[in-house]
Amino acid sequence: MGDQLSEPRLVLVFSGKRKSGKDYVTHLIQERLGPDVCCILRLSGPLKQQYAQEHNLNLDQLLGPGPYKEQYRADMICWGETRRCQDPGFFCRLATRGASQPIWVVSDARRLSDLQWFWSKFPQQTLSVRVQCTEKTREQRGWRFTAGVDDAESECGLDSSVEFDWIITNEADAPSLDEQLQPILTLAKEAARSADL
Ligand SMILES: Nc1ncnc2c1ncn2[C@@H]1O[C@H](COP(=O)(O)OP(=O)(O)O)[C@@H](O)[C@H]1O
Ligand SMILES: C[C@@](O)(CCOP(=O)(O)OP(=O)(O)O)CC(=O)O
Repeated sequence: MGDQLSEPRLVLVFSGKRKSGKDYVTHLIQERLGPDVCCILRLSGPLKQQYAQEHNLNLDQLLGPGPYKEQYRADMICWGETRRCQDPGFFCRLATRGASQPIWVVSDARRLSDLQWFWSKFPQQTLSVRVQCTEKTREQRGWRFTAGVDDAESECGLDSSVEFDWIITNEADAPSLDEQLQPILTLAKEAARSADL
């Protein structure tokens, strides 16, 4: 029974390169909608939890935006890939377990199989959102190209296979995030209202 899903009204599945601002943008959405209406689900959450336990690491640090997780990223990718090969929906099921809010924001889809899982479970509700910015901006946020990470499926799996429902440009000289997010927020507020009816 633990895996039983409560049906969301809207599932916004975000993807983007590391340091594009997925966490930043999804937090902003949750702030605008409120935590009772909108939850943030991270596919990397249960992955990091299990990985930290098996390797005796600091989970809080692995979950944070600092350099700690980067030391382990390549190995976590391999570790997670073994699990996903056996069962592509493994982390999606764990990440969504117990989510009860009407709006779900999935902050870190990386592979087509992640999106396909949400499309198949919630075909009416799932919309895809890409967060993008230039490499220069990512570098200013601390990104450095790492072979085995930035050229692997974890970072490139959704580069060309998907037509996203929305693309958000998270750059200083782009329109403000509030402006770009307005259609998404409007839809989410309508979906949340319909859940109240
Ligand atoms: N629009 C923005 N304004 C200010 N800081 C930002 C913005 N977007 C991202 N950042 C910062 O850049 C860093 C990387 O963003 P993050 O959301 O963690 O990226 P990702 O989740 O895609 O790896 C974080 O420290 C975050 O606070
Ligand atoms: C092993 C990972 O789950 C690590 C993901 O960590 P984060 O989701 O924290 O990454 P960014 O936000 O892009 O910096 C990647 C994977 O391939 O599953």
